[in-house]
Order: sequence, then C-alpha cells, then structure tokens
Amino acid sequence: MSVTQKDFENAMNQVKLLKKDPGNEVKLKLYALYKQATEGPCNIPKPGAFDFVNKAKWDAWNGLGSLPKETARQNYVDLVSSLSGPSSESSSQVKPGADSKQEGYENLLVTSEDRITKILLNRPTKKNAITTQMYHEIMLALKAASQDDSVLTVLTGSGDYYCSGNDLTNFTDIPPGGVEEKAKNSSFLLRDFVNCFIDFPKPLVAVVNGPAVGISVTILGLFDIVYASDRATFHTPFSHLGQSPEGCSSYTFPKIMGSSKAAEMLIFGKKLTAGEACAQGLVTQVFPDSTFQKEVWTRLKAYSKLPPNAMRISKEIIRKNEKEKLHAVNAEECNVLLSRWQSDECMNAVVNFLSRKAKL
Ligand SMILES: CCCCC/C=C/CC(=O)SCCNC(=O)CCNC(=O)[C@H](O)C(C)(C)COP(=O)(O)OP(=O)(O)OC[C@H]1O[C@@H](n2cnc3c(N)ncnc32)[C@H](O)[C@@H]1OP(=O)(O)O
Repeated sequence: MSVTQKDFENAMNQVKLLKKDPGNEVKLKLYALYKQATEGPCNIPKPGAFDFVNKAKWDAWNGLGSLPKETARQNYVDLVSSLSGPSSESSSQVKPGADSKQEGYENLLVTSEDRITKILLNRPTKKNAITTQMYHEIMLALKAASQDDSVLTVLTGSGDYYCSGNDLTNFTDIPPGGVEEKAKNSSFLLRDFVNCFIDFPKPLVAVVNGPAVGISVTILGLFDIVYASDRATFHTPFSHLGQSPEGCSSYTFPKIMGSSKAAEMLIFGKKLTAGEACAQGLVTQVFPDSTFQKEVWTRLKAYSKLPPNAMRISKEIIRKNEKEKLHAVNAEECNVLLSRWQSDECMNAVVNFLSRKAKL
C-alpha cells in the first residue's frame, strides 16, 4: 500500500523527535529521499569540491537518479520508521526535576558535593566543544541544579581547555529542510540555552580552567562569579567565523568593560589573557594554574556554607531589573544569527575549519 502525504508529513515530524542522532550517513539518505520525494530528480548544479557539506548532499540526492517521487516518499517513511522506537520523544525538552544520575549525560559529568553542584564539560579530546546534544545536556543539568539541594552551581571544563565554543561540526548536520531549517533550529536552541543562564536562580560560578572560546566566553556575563586560571584566555572570534555576538554579550560586555574594549573583543576578536579579562571586569579573580583548583574549591566550599536563601534572594535582587532586558537582547541576537548562519561568510569559515585550512 502506498504512503499518503499525511504519512510523509508524520515521518518528517518524527525525524525531529528522534532521541538518538542517526549519524551523518542516514541523515544524508533522509535528505536525498526528501528532496526526491518533493522535487523529483536532482536539478541543481553540482557544488564546488570545497563546499563539502553541499557536495555530500548533492551526491546523495543525485545518486537517487530517476527514482519516482512515490517510491522516494515510501522509502523515506520506511527509513524513518526503522529509526523511531516506540518511545521516541523530543530531545529538546528540558525535563524539570530530572535526576542527573538517572538521566545520564554523554558529555557532562555532574556531581554534587559540599552543597555545590559541579557541571563538568567532559569532552577533553575536542577541547570541550559544545555539540547540539551538549546544549541539551547543559540545559538539563542547570534545570536539575536549580531544583536540587545544592546552594552553588559551578560550570567548569575537563582537560586543558575550559571550552572551545560551539562545535563547528554542528553546522554539518543539515535536516531535510536544508540550511534554513538548520539555522532556525539552532536559533531556537541557542535562545533556550541562553535563557537557562539568564533565569538560573542560584549563584552560578564559572571555574575557567583553561582557554575559553566563543559562546563559553559570552555567557560569562550571565555568571555571578568567574574564577580563572592564569592559563586561561578569552576569545570571541565572531567576525572571523562570519558570525555575530550571542549569550547577551552585545549588552553585557559593553556594560562590564566599556564599549571600546567590548568592540575589540566582539568585533575584532581580540583574545584576552586572564589578567586582561580580570582588569576589564569579565573575570572576578585570577589564580596561578599550579594552585588554581585547590584555592578555588577551598573558597567555594566556604561560600557554600552561607545561608542559601539569603544568597538566592541577593542574586534575585541584583539581577531582577535586568532580566527582561536580557531576554530581549537574547532574542535579538538569536534573530541576527539566524541570517548570519546562512551567509557565505559563515559557511566558508566552517568549511575552512573542517577542511583543516583554518584554526583560531
Ligand atoms: C545551537 C547552536 C548555537 C551556536 C552558538 C554559537 C556560538 C559561537 C561560537 O562558539 S564561535 C567559536 C567556535 N569555536 C571555534 O571556532 C574553535 C575552533 N577550534 C580551533 O580553532 C582549535 O581547535 C583550538 C584553537 C580551539 C585548539 O587548537 P589545538 O591545536 O590546541 O587543538 P586541535 O585543533 O587539534 O583540537 C583538538 C580536537 O578538537 C577539535 N575541536 C576543537 N574545537 C572544536 C570546535 N569548536 N568545533 C569542532 N571541533 C573542535 C579539533 O577539530 C580536533 O579534533 P581532531 O582531533 O578530530 O582533529
């Protein structure tokens, strides 16, 4: 029996709800079948050899030759149904009150000790670059930390980096709706992610153990305290990547360090040392790397003994007047990025990184 348009649409929705990433090969197949089912045989010019992402997509679609639209539609539905288990659910949902240990995190290590919840970015071989899944995991961990019985929450990194920012391979994971749909999804995800930091109710501390890049730097303006090792650097290379500021930094950075210092970081991508970042107010205090962990954790354990309600209420009153503004700034930044991510400047920068032609 042939599938109906409704079956096809249901399958498209099902893809968005897949719990597990099906991998690039399957995603290319889905893309090709979707294009074939909706537009027929490949009808666009072959992309250039260095346009890796579009070239892979073109190859997959072109490889379907003259497969009839109906068959492509059927194959698409079959493929999706083979991927979807009965318990598929949206991976973008943050489950309030979820227990971190039950839930399990792939690239985070979340522990609670001495009334401090520590969220450790745990992908050291990739310099703790944040994958799409990690954005969801961090949101989940923050939600859980906001409701557990800890009084302080700490974000830190494992290995030599604090975090190298957004994982640039996130941009290669193109859904059937193409680059525009990818940009929209990313913009929604980023907005939700940053909102979790804006709204986080307990004192939030960044323990910056090494270099920090991109979004891991911009959201620092939403933390209450930032402790840094003297090995740390702070780098927001948005123009190099054809992108624009996020994490509310277009508002918090000029406020923290003045507009010209903020411009040097956010427009020209000037990398700051930990000492410079401290002098400019982005970092609370710098510690020698050799004693960093010991000094910071001793200090945090002492703070964690303070009355929790007083700390929470103090945070609330400090941040209250800014919240609405921060949400508006976040929404606007995500909106601007929506078009930046579809620009040639951005796509070329990602391809250059992935083809090993460019590093920061
Ligand atoms: C929902 C979407 C929201 C989007 C929000 C937007 C945010 C904006 C940003 O965050 S912009 C910042 C993006 N980050 C970068 O551009 C950093 C890219 N990485 C580098 O330039 C370098 O890797 C480095 C300077 C961070 C470290 O260089 P080093 O030589 O010390 O180490 P390697 O390059 O060999 O790195 C080890 C492996 O890690 C991989 N890797 C590192 N960072 C990233 C990254 N951001 N994205 C993807 N992969 C990354 C690197 O490719 C190496 O992998 P390999 O061992 O498999 O080769």
